[in-house]
Parts: sequence; C-alpha cells; structure tokens
Amino acid sequence: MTQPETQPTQTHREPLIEARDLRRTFVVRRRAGRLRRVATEVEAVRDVTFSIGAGEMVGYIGPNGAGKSTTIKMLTGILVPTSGHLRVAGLEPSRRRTELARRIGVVFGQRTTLWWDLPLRDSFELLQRIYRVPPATYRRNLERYVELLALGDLLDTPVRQLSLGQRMRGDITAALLHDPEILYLDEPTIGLDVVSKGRLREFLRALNEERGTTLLLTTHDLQDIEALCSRVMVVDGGTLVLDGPLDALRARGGARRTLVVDLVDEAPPIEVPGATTDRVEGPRQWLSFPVGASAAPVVAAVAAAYDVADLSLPEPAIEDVIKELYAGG
Ligand SMILES: Nc1ncnc2c1ncn2[C@@H]1O[C@H](COP(=O)(O)OP(=O)(O)OP(=O)(O)O)[C@@H](O)[C@H]1O
Repeated sequence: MTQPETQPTQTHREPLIEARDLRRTFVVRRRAGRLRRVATEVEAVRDVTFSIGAGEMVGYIGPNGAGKSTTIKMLTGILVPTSGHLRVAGLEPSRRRTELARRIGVVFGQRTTLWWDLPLRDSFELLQRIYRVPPATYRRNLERYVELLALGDLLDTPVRQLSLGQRMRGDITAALLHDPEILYLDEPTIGLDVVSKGRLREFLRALNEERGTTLLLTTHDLQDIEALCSRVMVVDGGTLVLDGPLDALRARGGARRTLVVDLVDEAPPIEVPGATTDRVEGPRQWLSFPVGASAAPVVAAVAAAYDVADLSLPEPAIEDVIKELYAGG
C-alpha cells in the first residue's frame, strides 16, 4: 500500500470524519466477442485513509474518474465500502444512513435535490418534514439563509424557472435547514459567473467561521480551493496521493520562485546577483531565484540598479503543482 504524503494540518480537533483503508470496487461486465461477457473489477477507491476534524474546510480534488464521487457516496452512506473502516459523526454511514442524514448536508452542483415543479418554499417545507426539523429551527434557518442568499423574491418561483445561480442558492439553503455539522459540496460553483462564484465562496467561508460547519469540497475549480480550503487531499487512480495544508502544496511548486519587475523603460535583461532573468516583454521582466532563498536581496539589488515602476512576487500557481501531481501520481 502506498502512503500519501501527509503533513500536519492546522486544526486538529476530535475527528468528525474518519476513513481507514477505505476501499470500494465495482464489477463491470464488458463484451468480449459476440456472446461472451467478461467481468472485470474496477478499484474506484483503494486504501484511502484520512481524518477530518470538526470545523475544517477540506478540498478533495483529483482528475476525472479519480474516485472522488465514490468516496463522497460512501461518506453519505449511499454506497457501502467493499472494505475498510469509516465513521462520520461517530456513525457507520451505510448502516445508519437515516440518522446520519440529519447531521450532514449535501449539495451537488450538477443536479438539484429540490422538486423541479414546486416553488422553492414548498421544497423547503417538504424537507422540513423529511428531516423532522423543529418548527422554530426551520423558521430561524429559513429566514437566515433566505436573507443571506438573497432568495426572498424567489420563494414562490418553481425551481425549473430559476437560473443556475439561484437554483444553487436554493440547494444550499435546502442543505442547511436542519443545521448539519458537515456539508459536502460537489462542484458547487460549476457553471456560475465570476460574481456568483465569489459570493458563494464568501457565504461558505462565513458559514464555517460563524457556525463551525465542517466543509468537504470536491471541485475542478482550483480557485474554490484557494479561496476556501486550508487543507487539500488529492486523489488519483483511487488512491490518496497527497494530504496536507494548501501551503505545502504550493511549496512543491518547482525549485524556483518568480519575481516580476515592471521597469519604467524597456531595458536589456536585468543582471543582479542571486537571480536570473528568464523573460523580457517590453518594460516587464521575469526573474527567478531558488525557492529556499529570500526575495529581499534580489528585490533590493533590482531597486538599487534600475528604475522600477512595480514589483510582484506571484505565488506558485497551484494549477501547475497539481498538473504535475496528476501526471506523476
Ligand atoms: N457504479 C459504478 N459502476 C462501475 N464503475 C464505477 C461506478 N461508479 C464509479 N465507477 C468507476 O470508478 C472510478 C471512480 O469514479 P468516480 O465517479 O468516483 O470518480 P470522480 O473522481 O468522482 O470523477 P469525476 O471528476 O469525473 O466526477 C471510475 O473509473 C468510474 O468509472
């Protein structure tokens, strides 16, 4: 079994989600000739081990088919693990699915859990009954989320008439009406415009901060991860290949850092000790220096010898790091 690289995470409280050697296989029957079918086993998740503390915001990322949805389905109890140990809020999800449903919320970006032909309000009322949410809690939460997510004018609109962003806000409200401790979000910002994405991220951050809700987020949009998650778990081929703080992921961003210098005028490539100039485009130049070295002497040397209009030290792009991880994982 290969162990993922694990780094200590910032928050280490009581584990709320615990997975140990979690495995799930599927039997797939494929045609082999005109009449014959052969059964092959697909290992969608293998030997996945992690533990998530209350109040953490964790990104669960990986390329298509990596095993993310299969893991989330096991965490919600929809799928039974083939083997391994799994506890969510102290419960074994597949055996205690109904009980667990009252403690978790699930939001899928690609499909709604609301009733398509019903006005939002009726969907919410049905969910109140299904989850047996006490009337006072229901009223308080409905009021709160309708205001925070600006749904007031839409409560009487059938779900099918809502825009994608409005529908998503409705789905999030639906997932939070019963005060879940854990919220699973599967591609929550898919298809949303930049402003809606920003608002949604802000809302989720506040939810975590104010209510301590634990968030587990799967997404292909790494900006979601950058905006929300201090910890990221990367899965590839069913196996966890990295689990640690986002900063640790960034720190793997190659051996060199970049300094972008905007000169007042165009000039030949900058020459300063400790750095090399990799690219020149008009008055803008890109210098690089080793990751372990301090940027200060390079910045000072450039500022002393050149007329500088602006300087910036971009963070290593996590996209690049992740691309490398997927390729090599
Ligand atoms: N019900 C199923 N029957 C057979 N194979 C399945 C089933 N569900 C998932 N798989 C296979 O398990 C693997 C993992 O799939 P999974 O849906 O968990 O990936 P994912 O990381 O969520 O991908 P995506 O980002 O595309 O949603 C894939 O090879 C997939 O084809």
